[in-house]
Amino acid sequence: MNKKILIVEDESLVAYDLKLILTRAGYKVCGIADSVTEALEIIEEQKPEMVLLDIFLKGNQTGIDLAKILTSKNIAFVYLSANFQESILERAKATQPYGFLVKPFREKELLITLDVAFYRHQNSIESKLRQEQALELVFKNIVAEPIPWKQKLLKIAMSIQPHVPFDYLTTTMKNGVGFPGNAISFFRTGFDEYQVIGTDEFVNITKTNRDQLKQMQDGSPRTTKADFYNAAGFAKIWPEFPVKKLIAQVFNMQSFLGLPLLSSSGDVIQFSFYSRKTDCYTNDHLILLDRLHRSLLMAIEEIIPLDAPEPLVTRSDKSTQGELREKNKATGFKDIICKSHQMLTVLDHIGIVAPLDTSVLVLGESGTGKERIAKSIHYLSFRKNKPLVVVNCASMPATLIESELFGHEKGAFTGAVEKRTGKFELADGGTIFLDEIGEMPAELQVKLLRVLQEQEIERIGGKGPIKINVRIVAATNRNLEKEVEEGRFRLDLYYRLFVFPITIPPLRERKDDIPVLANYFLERYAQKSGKAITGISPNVMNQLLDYHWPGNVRELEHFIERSILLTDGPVIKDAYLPKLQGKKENPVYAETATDRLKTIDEHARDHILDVLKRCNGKISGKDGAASKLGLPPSTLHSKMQKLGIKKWE
Ligand SMILES: Nc1ncnc2c1ncn2[C@@H]1O[C@H](COP(=O)(O)OP(=O)(O)OP(=O)(O)O)[C@@H](O)[C@H]1O
Repeated sequence: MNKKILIVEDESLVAYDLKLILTRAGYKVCGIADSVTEALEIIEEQKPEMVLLDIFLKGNQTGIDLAKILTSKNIAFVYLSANFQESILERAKATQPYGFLVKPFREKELLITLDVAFYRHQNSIESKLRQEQALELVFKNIVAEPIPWKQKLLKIAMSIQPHVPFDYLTTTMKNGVGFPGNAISFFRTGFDEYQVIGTDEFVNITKTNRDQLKQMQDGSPRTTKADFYNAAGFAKIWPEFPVKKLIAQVFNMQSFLGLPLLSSSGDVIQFSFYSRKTDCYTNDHLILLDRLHRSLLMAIEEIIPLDAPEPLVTRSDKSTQGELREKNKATGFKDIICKSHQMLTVLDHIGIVAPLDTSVLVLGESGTGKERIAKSIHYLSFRKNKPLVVVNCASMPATLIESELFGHEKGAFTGAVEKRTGKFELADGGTIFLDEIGEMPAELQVKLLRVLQEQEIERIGGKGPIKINVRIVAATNRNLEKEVEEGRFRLDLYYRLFVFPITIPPLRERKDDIPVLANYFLERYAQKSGKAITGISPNVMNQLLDYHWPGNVRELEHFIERSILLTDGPVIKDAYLPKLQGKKENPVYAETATDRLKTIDEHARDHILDVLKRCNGKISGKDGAASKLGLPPSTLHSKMQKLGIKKWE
């Protein structure tokens, strides 16, 4: 059956031209609209599978407005525009289109973009369906587990985390009875680590009392509809919802998504997701939660004792957290050291994509850990017992890459004295990691596209195609969109690879990772060098936190390795870091993180807590935290007191 396409374009000549090309290529053009209103009428009547969408249209609404409606209806769309100014491009990109076409475009370009858009849409529908089905099954299994209800609730929250991210989640059990007795919260502190916060802990942390809380809660309007608020929009609702304001301020939360579930007995069970990211929540999250609504409600009703208000008040559940910590070690991310919420989100995304077998594109500056991420995708997939083959596209001369990737027959070219098996064949059944994909020569890009489309390769001088079964994980530190724009990277290949992009933030935007990474490298290189160096002084740690790390984790690793060689005592006390030249002026190093920056005290607190944890809470003695930090135990004691660290928290 011919695929149905709607053209939304206010220039009738362009629209007519498009219609001709599309009809010739076998598509069915089910209408031409020049405004959003007209487009909506045609959509209602014709149900197109794809919309070609101009941005500026007749009437008050733009193509971007229509795009949001199309997303909620799950209809794919491709933008057409004469010029993409950066601000418009940003807004258009936020609607997650399946492609962009810049006018004037060639017929071939249009058809390829459409082909890729259909492919991506189909892929995303399938992967969304698979995700939903998998989650429903997970809920059912959790309900059946012989564990206490609080732990089940936490497990449900953790299973939702990769799909609807949160740093803090409150479940309010029963409307009317109000907040203090019936809420339980989970505050994320590590990949699979959550602090369980019951009412007692909540009033302690927020320095309030139960009466005040009840008053705040009772004064807030009831919400009956799922909705989300990001950044300034979130702050705007604070006057009406003082408890949300309290949580936002105390835990530094920037976005909020509320999901009320109406139980069969008429009670409302409210899920409140909070995130430290300023623009965390989107319509996609609402759509997913809407689809999961029934199975989530059924699971919650099964596990929560709704008629028992007071026993729901919980203390931080030591055994639950202990078990979780154990599990954290077994999550498959043991080689990726991180603590920041940005990296925890990256790990969530890996958890989603690893078992799906789609191609993945890992983006990030040099040294951010792209190769590590690629490896964990392989080891968390069902291909883990098959080969992982790593190819660096930048380190090989263009003339050699083809035979390196696809192999050659004996005598295929001068110098081909032996038959050679290419990397793709070596990776059969497993994963190939194409590092620095942005450096791949244009003629090889076409061949790679064929591998992605047909799952087959051809050896140089070979007799015909050979079927292979390889998953591709690619990485680049280049801005691939710019490469496409400037004609160095194929648009069709870009879209095939862009099915699931994972972006790793630079180290300077995730300072919470610096202390944990520094301590990790310290342990590793001290052991390797045979030196008894056990700590980093607070002064050096502050300098590490302040530095902009253009070489990211690799630079930090080398810094620690070098410092170990240069240090005589048990503690690194000098930071041999390059001067921060032009830090302020250079926009590359400008602080781009949208989150509130931590104070030095907060970082010092994290660092001390991290060291205490490694020393199992021991302060004095050779293996104690004081010695690792290069401080006398009494000084550490007073620092801990000043920073409000009671013991090992
Ligand atoms: N989260 C992490 N935990 C532990 N080690 C890390 C982490 N991230 C990076 N590293 C280490 O930092 C170094 C650089 O990482 P990697 O080679 O994966 O970066 P990359 O982004 O692929 O770099 P490039 O773009 O230059 O190829 C490696 O030694 C890696 O082991």
